[in-house]
Amino acid sequence: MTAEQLRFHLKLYFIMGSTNCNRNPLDVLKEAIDGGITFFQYREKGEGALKDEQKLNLALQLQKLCKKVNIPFIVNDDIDLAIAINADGVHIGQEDEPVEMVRKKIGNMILGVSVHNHEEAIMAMNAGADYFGIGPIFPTQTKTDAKPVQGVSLIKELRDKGISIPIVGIGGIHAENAHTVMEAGGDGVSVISAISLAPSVKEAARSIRKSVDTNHSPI
Ligand SMILES: Cc1ncsc1CCOP(=O)(O)O
Ligand SMILES: C=C1C=NC(C)=NC1=N
Ligand SMILES: [Mg+2]
Repeated sequence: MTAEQLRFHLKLYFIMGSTNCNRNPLDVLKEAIDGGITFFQYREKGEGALKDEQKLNLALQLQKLCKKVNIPFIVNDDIDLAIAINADGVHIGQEDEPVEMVRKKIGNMILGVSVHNHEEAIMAMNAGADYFGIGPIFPTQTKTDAKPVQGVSLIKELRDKGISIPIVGIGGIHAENAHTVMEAGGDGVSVISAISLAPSVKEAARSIRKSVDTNHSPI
């Protein structure tokens, strides 16, 4: 996938694991797809996260739903799982394996990296990252060990420096504030609870997608 294709797909990047919803995750993903998500990450983490067989089975079922509608299926952290099921890519943070190592293991799969400052961004880009996840943009309850809330300052800084790598913002994002990420030069938004815990998952996804499409300022 070229950077341009990736840029389009990153518009509404839904992230979910079994611990992020109080319903069947498969139903939640189906409804999110109906609502217009463009990218999906399986992130099985935190208290009560599934392991081994159960994690593998849910991953395969979620992957199947994405395949049906040609939405890229990304695995968070677990490189071996991603390779085992031939996922479309992986997402790693600063505390995971070094970017270079992961790139060697996954070949030309999509490689997303969480970055929190300029140095981390340059390092990750030089090591072969395909896109950045930057945040937390707003306060979030979903990731208990999130770094300090940083708003859109780093997104703006990287764009001002002419860095055009695809970027998604993440952290506390919903339909009312998604536009700030787009206006700062983000290519899309990553969302967990504003979709996974919404009374109507489909409506929540649809409204965020609408906001992103309205405020999309191609660089
Ligand atoms: C994984 C992650 N990384 C930074 S904030 C966050 C959690 C985002 O969850 P939510 O969209 O529910 O705030
Ligand atoms: C921490 C994260 C940051 N950004 C993205 C896209 N995914 C993550 N899991
Ligand atoms: Mg990680």
